Amino acid sequence: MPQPDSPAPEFAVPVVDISAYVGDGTDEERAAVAEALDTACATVGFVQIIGHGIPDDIWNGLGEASDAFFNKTLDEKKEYLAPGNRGYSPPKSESLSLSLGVESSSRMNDFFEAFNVGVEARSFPGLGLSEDDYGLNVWPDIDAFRAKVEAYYGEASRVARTLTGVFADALGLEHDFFAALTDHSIDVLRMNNYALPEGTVTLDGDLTGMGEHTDYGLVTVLWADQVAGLQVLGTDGIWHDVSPIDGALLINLGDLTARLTNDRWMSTLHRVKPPIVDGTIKRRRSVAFFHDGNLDAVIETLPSHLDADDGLAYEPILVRDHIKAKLAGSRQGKANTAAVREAARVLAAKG
Ligand SMILES: O=C(O)CCC(=O)C(=O)O
Ligand SMILES: [Fe+2]
Repeated sequence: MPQPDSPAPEFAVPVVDISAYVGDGTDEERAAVAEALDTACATVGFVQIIGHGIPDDIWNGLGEASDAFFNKTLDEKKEYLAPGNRGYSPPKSESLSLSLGVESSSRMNDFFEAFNVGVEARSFPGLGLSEDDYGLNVWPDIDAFRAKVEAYYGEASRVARTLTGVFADALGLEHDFFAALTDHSIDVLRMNNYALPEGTVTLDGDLTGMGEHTDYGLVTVLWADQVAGLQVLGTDGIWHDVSPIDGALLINLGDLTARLTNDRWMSTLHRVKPPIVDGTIKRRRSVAFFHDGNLDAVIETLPSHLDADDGLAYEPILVRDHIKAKLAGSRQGKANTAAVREAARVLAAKG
């Protein structure tokens, strides 16, 4: 008799409560958090974080700031174009899949628009940092926008640093292992808006909110609407829809953490493909806080994670060189030929 197909294992993004680290948890409680995070990082690479301690008014204020900016006209938003990874990035100015060296079939750029703020060189007098790398922020002339975004930025930065402390514990490192790699981390907060102006766009099957990519740095803290669109590539080679539970932040690991752990922890591929209903999409917002490390830090595989024969899967790399190769792909249309492992995963994915 034919056996019924065994059901595919359910794909789920694990939920981890980090309140033991945010507050004063016991050693035992913290060890349980580190263990849960280790499992999630090794099996999915995306985690839903609750117990992060971000106050509701700051959480909601971010959404209000995003709405106030993106509701402006395109011409008004274009007043905030700025060099480097700062200010307004209009729709179709980036193609994320080229950061992996994969060309999208339509060669159409991603339709998300974004507003970026980040760490400025002038915040670190004496380090000789360049404004090419740590650019100056621009702030829209919107009541309380800056205060709301800065308040959330501070919280996201705190959560990212709490998480690297948990990572260090989970990886058997000194608790402050990441401090030396991140004291002038090139952190960026990117507010994303996925919307199509009515009637002005010809929809085709390849329209992409944000092309498939892995994030570049150590860890990304993602505030996201529950509106459909985000998809994560599972180890089953299938793109899965992901939406956070109420109040949860999504976090995902970037390439540098995968390199540290020789890929035991996953820098998971993801993309944004909002469903097209009645010829348009439901507007969706997300805000990614990228914690990428100091530009002059060297990331090398941890001794505890070398292959049995001490073979290096990855050569040590300067954060600067890694980010440069990735940005050349997404911003200048130059395929990143170094991302061999990630590109192979994209091409093998179904759908
Ligand atoms: O919009 C999302 O949910 C994902 C955004 C993202 O992947 C990114 O900004 O890198
Ligand atoms: Fe991303």
